[in-house]
Amino acid sequence: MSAPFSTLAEFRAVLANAPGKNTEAQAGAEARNGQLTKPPGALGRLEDLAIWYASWRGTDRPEMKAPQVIIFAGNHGVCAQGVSAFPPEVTVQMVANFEHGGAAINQLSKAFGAKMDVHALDLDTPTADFTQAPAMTEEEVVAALQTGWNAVDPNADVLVTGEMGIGNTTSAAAVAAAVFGGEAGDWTGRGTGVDDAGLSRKTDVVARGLALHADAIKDPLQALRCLGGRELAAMAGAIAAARSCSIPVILDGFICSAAAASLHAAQDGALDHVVAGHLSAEGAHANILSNLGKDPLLSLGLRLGEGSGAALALGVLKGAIACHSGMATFAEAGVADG
Ligand SMILES: O=C(O)c1ccc[n+]([C@@H]2O[C@H](COP(=O)([O-])O)[C@@H](O)[C@H]2O)c1
Ligand SMILES: Cc1cc2nc[nH]c2cc1C
Repeated sequence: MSAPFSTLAEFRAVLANAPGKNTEAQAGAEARNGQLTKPPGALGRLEDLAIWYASWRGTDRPEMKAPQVIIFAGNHGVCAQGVSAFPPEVTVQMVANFEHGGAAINQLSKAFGAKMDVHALDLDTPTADFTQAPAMTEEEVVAALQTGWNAVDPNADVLVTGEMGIGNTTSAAAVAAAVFGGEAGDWTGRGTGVDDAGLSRKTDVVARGLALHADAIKDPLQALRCLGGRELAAMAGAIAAARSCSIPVILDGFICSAAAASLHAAQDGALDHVVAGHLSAEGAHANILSNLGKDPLLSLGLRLGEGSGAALALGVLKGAIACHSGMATFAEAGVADG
C-alpha cells in the first residue's frame, strides 16, 4: 500500500480522518452472541473480543484466515551510552536469524498460521543519540512511518506488529514518559537485562533526553521523532495503515505499546481497532497499558519483543472468532435456552 502522507502534518491528518468501526456489524454480532448455545457471558472476554473483531471487519460472522506478522528492526545511537545488556550488532544478526527462520517469532508465526515479514530500517545508520540531538529528522521519521504503512498487506485480516532493536527499551521509556508524564524512573526498566548500574545509567539517559527535547515533545509525534526509533515509527505507521483497511491489530510488548501510545496521544480513538496481546515483564508495560485503557489478553512473563506475545494472542483471537462464527444457535441446535 502506498502511504498517503509525506509530512508529519499529513500523517496527523490521516489519523484525524481514520475510519471508525461498523456499528451495524457490531449490533449483528452482539445479537448473534446472545443466541449461541452457551449461558450468557460464559465465554467471558472471548465474547467481547469476537464482537470487537466483527465490528472492525464489518460483518457479524467474521473469519480469521490471513494473519500478518511484521517485524521492524532499527538501530539506536543512544546505545553509545551503555543502556543495553547486548551490543548493537545483535540487531542485524537477529534480522538474519528472522530471515533464516531461527527466531522465536518464526516458530510462533508458523504455529498460528501467520505470514511473517521482516523490514530492517537503515541498520547501518543508527538514529542520533537523543541525549545529544533529536533521534530523527522529520524526513527520517516520515520515511519510517511510510515503511510501516507500506508493509501492511491490505488482504490481511489481523496484524501483529513486532520489533527488534538493541537499545529500544530506552527509546520506548522516553517516548512513554513524554506522552504520559511522570519521571524517567517511572518508565525505565531492565530491557534485555541491565544490572543496577546499567539501570541507573539508563534512567539518567532518559531524563536527559526528556530535558533536552522538553519543548518539542509536548507533541506526541514529535516525541516519536526526538526520542523514538525507526522501528517504533514503522510500527506506528503500520498500526495507522491497518486502521485504514479495517484490519484489527494486536499489540506486542513494551516497545510496541510505547509506539502505539504516540498515536493514542496524537489522536483520540486512534487505537480503537487495537487490542493488547500480552503484559510484558518489562516493569512499566502495565503502566502504558493502563494509560491506554487496554487489558492484556495474556500474561506469561515474556520480555522478548519481536511480536512474540502478540503472536501467541493470535491463538486466543482465533478461538474467540471460531466460537462466535461457528457455534450453533439455541434454535439451530434444538437446545432449550434459559
Ligand atoms: O517487548 C518487550 O516488552 C521487550 C522487553 C525487553 C526487551 N525487549 C527486546 O529487547 C531489545 C531491547 O532491549 P534493550 O535492553 O536493548 O533496550 C529489543 O530487541 C526488544 O525486542 C522487548
Ligand atoms: C538475542 C536477542 C533476541 C531478541 N529478540 C528481540 N529482541 C532481542 C534481543 C536479543 C538480545
